[in-house]
Amino acid sequence: MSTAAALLSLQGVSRSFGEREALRPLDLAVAPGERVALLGSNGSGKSTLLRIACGRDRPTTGTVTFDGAPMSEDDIRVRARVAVVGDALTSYPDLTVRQHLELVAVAHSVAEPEAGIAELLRAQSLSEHADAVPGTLSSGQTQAMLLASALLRPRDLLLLDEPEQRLDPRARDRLAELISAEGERGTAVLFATHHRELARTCAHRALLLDEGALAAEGTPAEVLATLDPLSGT
Ligand SMILES: Nc1ncnc2c1ncn2[C@@H]1O[C@H](COP(=O)(O)OP(=O)(O)OP(=O)(O)O)[C@@H](O)[C@H]1O
Repeated sequence: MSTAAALLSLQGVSRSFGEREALRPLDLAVAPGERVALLGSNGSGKSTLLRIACGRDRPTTGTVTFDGAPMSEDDIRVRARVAVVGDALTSYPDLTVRQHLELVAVAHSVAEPEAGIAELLRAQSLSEHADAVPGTLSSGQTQAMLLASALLRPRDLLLLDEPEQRLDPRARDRLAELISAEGERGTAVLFATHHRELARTCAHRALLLDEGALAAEGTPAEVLATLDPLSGT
């Protein structure tokens, strides 16, 4: 797609950690409503790319723009419009699931928060755990809470790092529907996944990273066809 129409644009972006080239120079543009899957084996650079894409980390070379302006996590526009489900648990241990969501609703001035929270708790099978603190949740329930937090707030760009992790098959199917619905409501979605079916069913486009380099790009079917069926990716 053309960079001009992109909401998120990475140009010549690379990231090195000392001698290690975690990400080799690549370009990526994601348009509103577009759903893009990042594939690649462990250590191929997916999380590195996502951290750079949300402004949490800076590239060694290249530029990242969000809606035409340099991407920075500290930018109030970015805070208001970019939702991230990453690998870090940003929860407060003493707040219940519901209180976490209430905090998100206040921080983002969510209209009619009670109805939105109730709906997300139901959709994420968390209603029975609304008054539980995160330390008592299973890992899948914790992941569901993180997803609910991202889906409660307004967003034009949604970045997800292996959102399927820890989810059971039913919750994973629900996640696939959620990602598809995000694109339909105009949100640009970039998600890293090890789950081929999630990429196949949800993404318009897929990128395959191999040792930090862009190894393939195309429709999910095209990219998945390049993978060794026996490989772990
Ligand atoms: N802070 C860091 N310091 C040094 N090396 C790092 C750092 N972060 C990532 N790396 C290295 O960069 C490479 C890419 O890591 P990254 O986490 O992006 O991979 P990934 O594709 O997300 O892997 P996984 O599927 O296992 O989550 C790895 O070799 C990793 O060791």
